[in-house]
Order: sequence, then C-alpha cells, then structure tokens
Amino acid sequence: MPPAFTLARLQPTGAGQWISNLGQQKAAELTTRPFLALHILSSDFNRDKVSTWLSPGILFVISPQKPEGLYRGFYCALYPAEATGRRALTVYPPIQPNGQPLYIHTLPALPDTRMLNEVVPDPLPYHLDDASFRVFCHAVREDMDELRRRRSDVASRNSGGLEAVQKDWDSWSQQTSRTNARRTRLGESIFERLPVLGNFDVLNPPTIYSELRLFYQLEADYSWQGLHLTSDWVLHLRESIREQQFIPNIPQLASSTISTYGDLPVFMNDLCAAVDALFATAIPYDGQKLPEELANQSIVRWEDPSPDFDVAEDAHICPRIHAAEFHIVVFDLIGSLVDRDTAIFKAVTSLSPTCKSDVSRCKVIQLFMDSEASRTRSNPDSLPIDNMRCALHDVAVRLGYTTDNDALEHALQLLRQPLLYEDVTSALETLRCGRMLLALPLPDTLFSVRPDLPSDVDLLAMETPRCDLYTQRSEICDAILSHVKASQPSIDPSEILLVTSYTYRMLEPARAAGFQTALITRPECPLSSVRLDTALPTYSVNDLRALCDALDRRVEDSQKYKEEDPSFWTPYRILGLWQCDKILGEGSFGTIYNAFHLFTNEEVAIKVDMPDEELHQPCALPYEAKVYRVLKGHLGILEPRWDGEEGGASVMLMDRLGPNLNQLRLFCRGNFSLKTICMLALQMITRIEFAHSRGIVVRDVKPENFAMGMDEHRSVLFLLDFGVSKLYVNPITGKHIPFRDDRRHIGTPRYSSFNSHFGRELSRRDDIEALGTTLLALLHGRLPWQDIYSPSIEAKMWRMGEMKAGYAMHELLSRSPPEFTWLFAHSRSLAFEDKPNYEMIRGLFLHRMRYEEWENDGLFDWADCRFLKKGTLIPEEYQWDDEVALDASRFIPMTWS
Ligand SMILES: Nc1ncnc2c1ncn2[C@@H]1O[C@H](COP(=O)(O)OP(=O)(O)OP(=O)(O)O)[C@@H](O)[C@H]1O
Repeated sequence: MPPAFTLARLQPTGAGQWISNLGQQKAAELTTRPFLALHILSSDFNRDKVSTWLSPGILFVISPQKPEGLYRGFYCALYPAEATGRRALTVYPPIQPNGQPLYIHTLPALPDTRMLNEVVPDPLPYHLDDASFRVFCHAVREDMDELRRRRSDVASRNSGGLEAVQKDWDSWSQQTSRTNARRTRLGESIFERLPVLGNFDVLNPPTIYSELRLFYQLEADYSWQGLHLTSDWVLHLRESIREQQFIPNIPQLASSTISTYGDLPVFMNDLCAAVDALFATAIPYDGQKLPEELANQSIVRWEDPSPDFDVAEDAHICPRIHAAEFHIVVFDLIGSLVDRDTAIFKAVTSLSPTCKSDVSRCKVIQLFMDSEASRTRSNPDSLPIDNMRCALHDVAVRLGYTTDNDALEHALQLLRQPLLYEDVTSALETLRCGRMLLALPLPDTLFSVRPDLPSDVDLLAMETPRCDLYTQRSEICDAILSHVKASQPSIDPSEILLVTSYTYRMLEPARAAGFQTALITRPECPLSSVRLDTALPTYSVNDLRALCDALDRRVEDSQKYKEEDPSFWTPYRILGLWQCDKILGEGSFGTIYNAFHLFTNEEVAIKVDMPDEELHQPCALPYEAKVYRVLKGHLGILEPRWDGEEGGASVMLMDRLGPNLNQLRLFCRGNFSLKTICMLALQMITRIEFAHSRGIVVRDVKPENFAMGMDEHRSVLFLLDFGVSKLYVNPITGKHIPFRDDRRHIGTPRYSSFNSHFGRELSRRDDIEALGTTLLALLHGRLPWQDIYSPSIEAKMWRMGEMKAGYAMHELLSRSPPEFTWLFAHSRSLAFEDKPNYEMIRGLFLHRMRYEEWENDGLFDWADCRFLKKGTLIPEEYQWDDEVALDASRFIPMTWS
C-alpha cells in the first residue's frame, strides 16, 4: 500500500484494556485535536529495511514547526513540486497551496495499533512519489541511529554507582517499548482517522505530542496491574470493618509445627515420601543442563487421571424466541419442573433435627451439591445413590452434625422424593397448545418415586448413565432429536425449545445442537446463580410463569436476552466444574486465573503452566505442587486442592488469595509505613522459617510472592510460588547440599541476595537477605539498583551484585531503621550451611513495635491508612455514598490528594 496522508486524532479511551475505569474517565476528559500525518504500513518499511516495527502501521506527524529537543533535526521538508533539497519530498498536489513549507517529522514515529481489517476512511487526496518515499525511509533510518547516539548521552542516566556512565550503555527499563504498553489486548487503535480535511488548518502547530505526554501519564497512573483486584479486596475488607466484624486473625508468630533437630531438618513418616518425590524430580532449573533423555519428555508422572469433560463449542448468537417458532418443549426436569433443592434442604436438616443450624438454606444446598459433584467426578462408576449418601455424610460432617446410619437412610429417602414446583401445572397448560412436551430422563436410580408428571409429558426413552447430574452430555441432544424426528421427520433443531436450570450441563450442548434455550433462574435455586463466561445467549426468566407470560405476549425485551459475542475469548474450564473468568497474575511459570465453581460459585485460583515446546522444557508446576506437599500444614502456605494435567497444560487448583504485597504497595501510593513493615516482617520470617524447617529454601523471596488471605484469613500473609525452591538437605544422606559457585542466577535480581549475582549456590542465609531487601523495597518503594544501565544482562547482574555488596546498600541502610542494618549484618555473617536466627530477627521487629507502642493488630496500611503520609488510592469510582463514608471514616481516615 502506498504511503497515505491522513488526518488522525488521538483516541485516549481506546486503550481501555490497560487502564482502570477511573483512568478511562480521566482519559475521556482529555481534549485531543486532529493532526495531519503520513501513514505507512510497517511492512512497507520492512521492505525498505528500515526497521521491524511492532505495530501494523506508523504515523509520522506533519507540522509547520520542526521537531525540538531530543528530536531536533529529525524531519524532511514537504515542498511544492518544484522545490528541491537533500531531504525534500514532493507531494502532489502541494498540501500548502500558498507555498509555505511543512515538515514531516521522521521521529518520533507514532505506532498506529489499528487492526488491519478495520474500516478506515479513504486517505486524503495527496500523493508522495516513489523517489520521495525512498528518501523518507532513508532519513528515518539515519535519524534512528542518531537518536540512539543521543539517548546514550542523556545526562540523567544512572549507573547505580559513583563512576561515570559508559558510552552506549542501555537500560533494561527502556527495553519495554511504549508501543507495547499502548497496544490494547483487543488491538484497538488509539488513533481515530478523520475522513476529510474540512476546515482543518495545516498551519496550526499540532498538539499531539503534549496530548501523548498526558496520555502516558494517565496510563502510568491508572493502569497498574491488580488495581481493580486490590481495590475490590480492600473495599471488601473495609466493609467488614465498617460492620465491625473484623476480627484480626494474626497467626502465631512461631508455629508449633516447626520442629527442627539441630540445624538441619529430619524427614520422617509422611513427609519422607513427599520429600523423596520432590528430590526425584529434575526441576528446578538451577544451572545444570537437563539430561538429554529427559529433555524431550515430561518428567513428572501424573498421579491424577486426566478428567473427562466435553468442551463447549463456540456459541452462536441466539435468535429471539417467538412462541410460534417452536413446536417442541423439552424440560430438563430438575430445576425447571422438579424441586430438588427443597428435597436436599429437608434431607440435610433432617440429619440434625435438634441442632438449630445457622447455615442458610442456600449454603446447605451448595455444600451438598459441591460434595455430590466432586464425589461423582472422583467415583464415576459408583451408583448415584452411594454418591448421594456420601455427600449427605460429608455435609453432616462439615456442619458438625453427629449422625448414624438410620438418620442417613431416612435423609436419603427424603432426597429421593422431590416434588414439582408450584407453578408447573398452570405453566404446562399454557405451554401445551398443540406442542409436544418432553422431559429428559433422570439418572435411573436417582428417584425411587417418579415425580408426578402430567400424562402428556413424555419421558425421553434413553439409556442414562449412572449419574449425569454434573456432567455435560451432548448425546442427550442427539437422542432428543431422533425421538422427535420419529413423529415429526421434518423438524428443525431450532424449533425445539429446551428449558433448563443447568447452565453448564444442558445449555452448552443444546446451543451447540442448534436448539433454542430458556434458562429458568429461580432466585432461591443456587444453580440459577451460575455465571458462565462462555456466555451462551439464551432466554432467561425467573420461573415457568414468567416464561409463559413472555411467550404469550411475545415480548422482545432485550434485557432478557444475552446477545453477546463470546467468540473473542473462550476461557478455560478445569475439571469440568471450575470456570476461569479473569487473570489474577502472570509470571514466568504460568498464568493464575480466578475461577469459580459452576454450581456453588465458590472462588479459587488456578495456576496454568503450558510446556514450552520450543525449548523442550517440561512444566515446572508439577514440581511446585510437590513442594507444596512438603510444606503442608502451615497457616500461611496454601495446600493445593488438586493438581494435574488438563488440555495439555499443567494445572494447580488452590484457594483464592487477595492481592500480593506489591499490588498493595501500589495501592498505598508507593510504600508502606514502618508499622505495616514490622507486622509483615513478623509473618514473613515465620513463613520462611517454616519452609526451612521442612528442608526447603525458597530462593525467590519478593513482594509479589507474598499475598494476603481472604475472608477470615485476611490478616494472614501467605507465601506463594515455590517454582524455583529447592531442598537444601539431601533426604537420602540427610546432609546439607554442598557449596558451589558455578550456578546460574536464580530468583528475581532486584531482591535476590548478593551471593546469587556471583553464581553461588543459595541457602537459608540468602532467603533472609532477600527478605531484608524485600522489606526495604516495601518501605522505600524503590531500590537503588532498579533501572540501572549496563551494556549486557551479565554486566548488569554483576553491577547489581556489587551494589548490593557495597556503597549503594550501605547508603540505603543508613537511611533505613537500624533493624535493617542488624538484619543484614546477621544474614551476611552466616556461613553457607548456617541456620539463621529467626527468633532474633523477629525480636528486632517486635522490639521496634513495642518501642513505638504499636499493636500487632492486623490493621495494615490498606485497612487503616493513619500511618501513611499520602493515604491510599481508592479510585473515585469506588467512592462510597455519604452515609457509608461518614460511618466508615470513624474507622478509616481516607485521603485523596
Ligand atoms: N492463590 C492465588 N490467589 C490469588 N492470586 C494469586 C494466587 N497465586 C498467585 N497469585 C497471583 O499471581 C501472581 C503470580 O503467581 P506466581 O508467583 O505463583 O507465578 P509464577 O509464574 O511462579 O511467577 P514468577 O515469575 O514470579 O515465578 C502472584 O504474584 C499473585 O499476585
């Protein structure tokens, strides 16, 4: 495509995927003005070997002014046809008819992230000839080289040390291009194109550069990863405080489960098997090459069988339902006609008639269904009645009821006698009207008493598997179709209306089979609250009466239809029951999704790690799951609920945690108060001590790897991410691993100990040093070795190590509380195999708290920002109404500067 002249305007709200709602609002307030530009496709540039650009197109600003500052001299002149010059370009017809020069800036080039298939208005009727285009490309190339030179001379560079900065050193921080940051996930353009010049005056200097500066600022202020998550979590926390239900659950400082014999842990009983299994795996990667024979295969054997479930096809947009358009109504009995929920509730409560439970009906039903679903999944061959019995027993145990066999059998009878919903009879009257009514079979042993269905409701004759209440079964749809076709051969699937309450089980297969669907979302029925992010468009009503009313009136209430396009993202579903809906975090070892249980809505976190096929590297996640097994039984360390393989990826399902410490630091506007640092330090050292007591050295202590718990654990700090952790004790010999100094760097350079920078094997002392560095980063918001310049990664690692060992660290400690000097003095005094004095380190922070008369009350800065100079960042979009804010302010002073 030839280079095109275009009128463009910055669209600040276009990059919405990256910034918060508040940022979007602020962005919408930015006034932007059109500017004239030359648009060139990156591929055209590549043909001319100028550069490889990330975005499909590039815009070069045209202005009556020459560029200034860093970009001084980076332009070509646009002249009328007759003019000449080394960098003169010829445009037909001349853009400026009165002969005044215009300049096209060769740099900065503005990446245009518009999708290639997007409809754009025709370019303006100007034309740059071939010779001029070549001149322009050459000029851009020259100027890019010059820019590189200029950048290396910019005075603000920081070598991290006292010496002069060497020429040509570059910065890591600048390796992340702004282009990437502005590109949205969906690839929207941030430049809107305007079709005609209209009354646009080319002699007005464009304002695009200052607009972009404001835009970048907004982006930096409001696109923090985790801001939403953190805000939601903090508001939830504050709400509890407001309701005065906040009971700080500060864990014991030293857990009684920690027991080490001498300096090194001894592995006994159950732990021994877990440790052996961990030791036998070849991950983590710590500088040794993977043996050749292992490189091409997955090392870890999966103990868990791969779960079996159908993945829904992409949904289509559902046409609206008209009563006349369907001739067959198929009822999925439970939830739409048969009230199983009440039967469950009666059955469970019958287990303890004397014990007045304060658990809600909904919770009871959820507990039962959760247990029944997981029992069914784990024992697919057992009889449904057995699974139901087990589930009743599980719920009784969970609710603290003591039951006996007779009570269980009685409860089971109640469960097997569900009644019809009250609205069934009258609704069927309406729906009948010459239509065929069909009901899906129930798993054959589920009910001893068949619900009392009207005689004209056929039960689909079909072999039912033992229990399919929790399984997706597309073959049901085939059976429906062949049953119907037996009497009405010309029927089309779209003439069948399937009525169900089971979003997951029935809706997805029915939509895939082309049926119309109606979802009965009875408010009291937990299944109704299932959110399904595959967002199948369906007709959604509260009960059968509402369905009849709507069909009778043939209302087309758009609110009742979900006409979304689900095809842009098909989220994961794990074990068939856990639906991933948003990303909680991303790291080098996987992506962490938030997921919810399809039937109970319980939220969990799911870590998914795809093997890197190009590098032939197996996933590290199974290894991490093994580390978790070794670390079982400590408040503040998660116990994964399940780990295994799913869809080719390694998956670990664990409890959902709140935000990590780095997200909370950002939320607290950059750093924490000393009180919060002390309270955190007490918990952090205890977590690390526990890991050490189990023979594990963490090797990646950093703010992102500590996260706060949820609900009753909201004051508990959890230690996460053991992907690069390692046993420092050989479980066979019981000896400490030997010292080496030929290791690759492990951990995160910003926080890792200075030993790690010089290839030394890491041991317990290094976790303590990384803890100190992490706390310093949280206290000051920044470490001196962040964003230093160096010619290569190796040089940078070396330089950071020097800084940690030398003046920079010394200077940092001199402006930090003395506790940190003692902490580092201790960690640096330890020999490779030495056990740290955890008690002494705890004592340092405890002493400071006593001295300052601070309580270890669980009121961290995010819950109570009295100790923060700048307050927290509660976005305006979350501001409470006056009454709530007034009430809350008694507990939490809020500032918004
Ligand atoms: N159970 C959880 N609940 C909520 N958020 C979590 C959970 N586990 C992890 N996260 C979030 O995801 C982020 C990354 O997780 P994690 O450190 O386990 O990934 P990783 O790939 O091992 O990262 P790294 O690159 O640091 O090794 C964490 O910082 C945390 O914010």
